[in-house]
Amino acid sequence: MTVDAHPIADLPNPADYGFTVIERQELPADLLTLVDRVRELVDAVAHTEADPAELAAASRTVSELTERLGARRRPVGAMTRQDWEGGRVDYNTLANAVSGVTNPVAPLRNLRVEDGGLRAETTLNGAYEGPPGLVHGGWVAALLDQVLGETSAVFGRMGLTANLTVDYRRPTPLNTPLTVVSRITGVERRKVFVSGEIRCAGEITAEGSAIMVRVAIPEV
Ligand SMILES: CCCCCCCCCC(=O)SCCNC(=O)CCNC(=O)[C@H](O)C(C)(C)COP(=O)(O)OP(=O)(O)OC[C@H]1O[C@@H](n2cnc3c(N)ncnc32)[C@H](O)[C@@H]1OP(=O)(O)O
Repeated sequence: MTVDAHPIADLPNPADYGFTVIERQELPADLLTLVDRVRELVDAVAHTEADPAELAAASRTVSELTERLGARRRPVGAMTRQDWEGGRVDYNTLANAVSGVTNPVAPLRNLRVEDGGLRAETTLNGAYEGPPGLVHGGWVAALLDQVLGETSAVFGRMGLTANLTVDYRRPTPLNTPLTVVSRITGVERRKVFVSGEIRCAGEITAEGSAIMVRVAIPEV
């Protein structure tokens, strides 16, 4: 198998195509802290038994916050550069639903290069519930889709998911540490074949494989 890992000099910078690119160090630490607090808030709201007066007060507070924070918005599609071990570089949207650093619902935070692929640990709270106490299957697929896509981007070339297959081997529990890993298994013309799995306490709960098709960056 040959993976044509691209040298940094060849990597297109989305800024050259009209995308907003924000350096990680420009993101205020307070924003990243707020992201964590809001993720906890979503879980708290999903499960609260607070009385109606408290709920009404919370709604007013949240509405006020939404107005304040929404007054200055980044454009949809804003990206940030990711620097990976070994000098590899790629770009991801800040608000990516699964791994965007500023998106409170994004549960994949600490992807890193390991054993020739990517690896991350995560724990999904009650906001990701499907069956009682278990992670929703759509979120299981989303975790795999993202890690497979990022693996293609980091080791092959950025592409879109053309095909994703998920085998759900065991229930994936909420509020329990999970490990997500992935690797490239082949490259054929524009197609990058990737596979990965989610493990809980060492056991595979879901396996995924995907074909990512490399695409040119469209100008915006
Ligand atoms: C750095 C940031 C990290 C980014 C990570 C992103 C992770 C998130 C991943 C996503 O969520 S992506 C969003 C979901 N996916 C999409 O919206 C893709 C929608 N589909 C398309 O845009 C097009 O169908 C696609 C770009 C995938 C392919 O269209 P093209 O017209 O460019 O390709 P073409 O039809 O010429 O096929 C190119 C090759 O791919 C193959 N192919 C295309 N669709 C396929 C398919 N569905 N299954 C298997 N193979 C497929 C096709 O057979 C061919 O193989 P060969 O080279 O062997 O001839």
